[in-house]
Amino acid sequence: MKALIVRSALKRATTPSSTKLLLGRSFSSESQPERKVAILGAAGGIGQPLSMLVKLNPLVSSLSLYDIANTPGVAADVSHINSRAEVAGFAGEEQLGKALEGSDVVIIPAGVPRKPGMTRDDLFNINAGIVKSLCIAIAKYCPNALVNMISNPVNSTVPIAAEVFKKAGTYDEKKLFGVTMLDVVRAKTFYAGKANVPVAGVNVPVVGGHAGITILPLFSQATPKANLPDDVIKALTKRTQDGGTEVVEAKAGKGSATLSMAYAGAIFADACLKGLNGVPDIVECTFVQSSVTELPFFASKVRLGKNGVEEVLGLGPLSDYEKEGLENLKPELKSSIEKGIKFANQS
Ligand SMILES: NC(=O)c1ccc[n+]([C@@H]2O[C@H](COP(=O)([O-])OP(=O)(O)OC[C@H]3O[C@@H](n4cnc5c(N)ncnc54)[C@H](O)[C@@H]3O)[C@@H](O)[C@H]2O)c1
Ligand SMILES: O=C(O)C[C@H](O)C(=O)O
Repeated sequence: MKALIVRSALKRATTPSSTKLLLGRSFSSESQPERKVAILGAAGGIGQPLSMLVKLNPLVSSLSLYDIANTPGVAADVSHINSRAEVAGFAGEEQLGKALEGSDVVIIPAGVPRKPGMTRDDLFNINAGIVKSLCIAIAKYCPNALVNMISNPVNSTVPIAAEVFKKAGTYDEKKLFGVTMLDVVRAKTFYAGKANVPVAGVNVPVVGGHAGITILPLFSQATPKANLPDDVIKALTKRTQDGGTEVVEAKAGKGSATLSMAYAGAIFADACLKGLNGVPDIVECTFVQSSVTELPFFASKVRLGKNGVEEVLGLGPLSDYEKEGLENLKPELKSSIEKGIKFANQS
């Protein structure tokens, strides 16, 4: 099948008010460097709204939409939005190289989602192979790109990607990110509700990993400060940890979070692009190679810069409840990381 290349109407950066509205941030319309973003799994539940949100980002000059099928339609549709990025759709493995070439950021929401009753680890058998083959192609066609891994189980797919890149000789720990932004988005929303403060000004770091108890929101560091009682903090922590399951159950077999994930993925990609462009003080929580704990990968606040990770920030002061949560999450996170590493090296 031939690649569908769709040129968007506007070549120069503009700042549609819808972009500000959707991403909750304002962008400069000053001339920005050329930046190519590729989305792998672009025709999926996350992929489609994520493609739209990334198309709205004026930091993006080229948007490459790849999936095993159905991307020509998504690309044609998204390309009609009057924002800067030129859109190209690619379908099928033989077009993956073209989709990836020259990418600055590759976002991966490819793979199957959960159904009620499943854990994220239940997705491993299918998604590990998908992620592995996509990462082999990334190593070949755009080894310098920042990789934003959304596919679950993130606690294992990120280590898989690292091992694939190591084998290919392209691994740079500064360029591989597990996207845990949805945990932060949820923690902010739930905290604002309980603290009765405007959500726009709320910050809550979320550390650890991206599954159940490995998701550790640090409400003791939430701002603005609100002296919430212990039982409320415990309930907020549990709701953040179970946020994905809440959506899976509500969707009743029709998949997991897609719209909130697309929003979170777009925010995180925007942070990566700003870092690449040299915007100072871009700090977000993400699952990266880390020495913050004894585990080789861990989510914490990370300063993003021109080469990806500029600095992995420490955890800061923890409450006793958070210290206990930190110790409790380590065995599960360790075993998910090891499972990913083992898979990548034996298959
Ligand atoms: N990190 C997070 O916070 C987070 C949040 C929500 C969902 N997820 C995960 O994201 C993944 C995608 O979820 P979804 O709801 O979009 O699923 P979906 O089934 O709606 O879409 C997945 C897409 O991936 C495509 N795909 C499958 N194999 C592929 C391959 N080899 N190359 C390219 N594309 C391929 C499919 O064709 C499909 O279009 C799931 O693993 C889900 O668990 C992660
Ligand atoms: O819960 C899921 O399976 C999807 C995702 O990881 C989420 O947190 O919503």
